[in-house]
Amino acid sequence: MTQTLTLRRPDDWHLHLRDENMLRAVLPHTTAHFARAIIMPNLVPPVVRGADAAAYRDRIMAALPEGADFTPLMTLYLTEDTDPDDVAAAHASGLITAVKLYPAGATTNSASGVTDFDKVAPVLERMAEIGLPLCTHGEVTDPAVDIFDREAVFIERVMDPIRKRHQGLKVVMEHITTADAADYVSSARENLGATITTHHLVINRNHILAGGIKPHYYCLPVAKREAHRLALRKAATSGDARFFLGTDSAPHTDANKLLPCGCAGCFTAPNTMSILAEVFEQDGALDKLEGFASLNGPAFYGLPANSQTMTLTRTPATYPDHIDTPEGPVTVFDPMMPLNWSAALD
Ligand SMILES: NC(=O)N[C@@H](CC(=O)O)C(=O)O
Ligand SMILES: [Zn+2]
Ligand SMILES: [Zn+2]
Repeated sequence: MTQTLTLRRPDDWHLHLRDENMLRAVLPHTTAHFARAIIMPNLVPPVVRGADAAAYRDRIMAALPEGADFTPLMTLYLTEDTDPDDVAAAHASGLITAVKLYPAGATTNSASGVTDFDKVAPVLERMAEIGLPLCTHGEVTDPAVDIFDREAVFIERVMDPIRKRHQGLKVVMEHITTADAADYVSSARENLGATITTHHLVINRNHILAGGIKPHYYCLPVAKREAHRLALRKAATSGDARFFLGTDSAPHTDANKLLPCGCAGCFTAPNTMSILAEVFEQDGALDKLEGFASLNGPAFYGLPANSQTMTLTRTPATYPDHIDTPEGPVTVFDPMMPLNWSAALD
């Protein structure tokens, strides 16, 4: 039985760090393992212009724990008023790594997102020209579409038309939750990748709804039926380079999770690597973990893999059930299984 596994240091291609007190509380949990992360721009107000991203990057750098070696990869939040020249300048200076598309109203802090996709065509065209990737929250918000179908309908109504109109545009379908999305990504010839979260490899919709409602398993896109979870496991553990880790670690205080209208998001930064080791081992694919967590993401974004390494050791992992923040406790994702692998940087 394998006892240790050494891999290139992983990166997180979809992460919420928030700001101020919450930023300072959650950041060390990411920097303990991950070298880089794509930083989501859905702050209040959102990170829309290059200048906003520069200021947010400075706040993240100022919040780094002492000695931490971590590079935040900044993104801009796409609005119908986004200026293509501002985006191009932020890209040219090396400030941003991607632009994020939120359909208006689809998820946490997405009110400034896009309603009329024609209005963002000039920005997308410029991004295709300069090779700047688009990251998407792939759900339609049409109230007539069932919440469990919103990702599949997004592919048909939004994703496929955008990719046909902007042929050279690199797109990442973020936090995919369906076999439909995994198949769509697998069938694309080029310029399409997908991130998969830790929690969507572990939970299906029963975990949220059966035997009492479990707000800590509620996130968006909402977890789907078991067949979809299995399709995601297959994609993640397949070794297919188009699939890579984006934890979507999304901290909300327990008070905000447990409201009558509670927030969406699972906080997985502290135990993601141990959970992934467990998942990949269960599926007989420990040898594919490095590709998923450390190699496929940089390859998609055209960045080098990290030179530092991490070693996973077959030792029961310990992690807190919550972290304390000045805003209140934040519950850590409970994978409902013992974690037999501990992770540490070499
Ligand atoms: N995933 C979530 O459920 N929540 C994210 C937003 C997002 O990634 O859609 C958040 O910012 O809390
Ligand atoms: Zn999202
Ligand atoms: Zn997210």
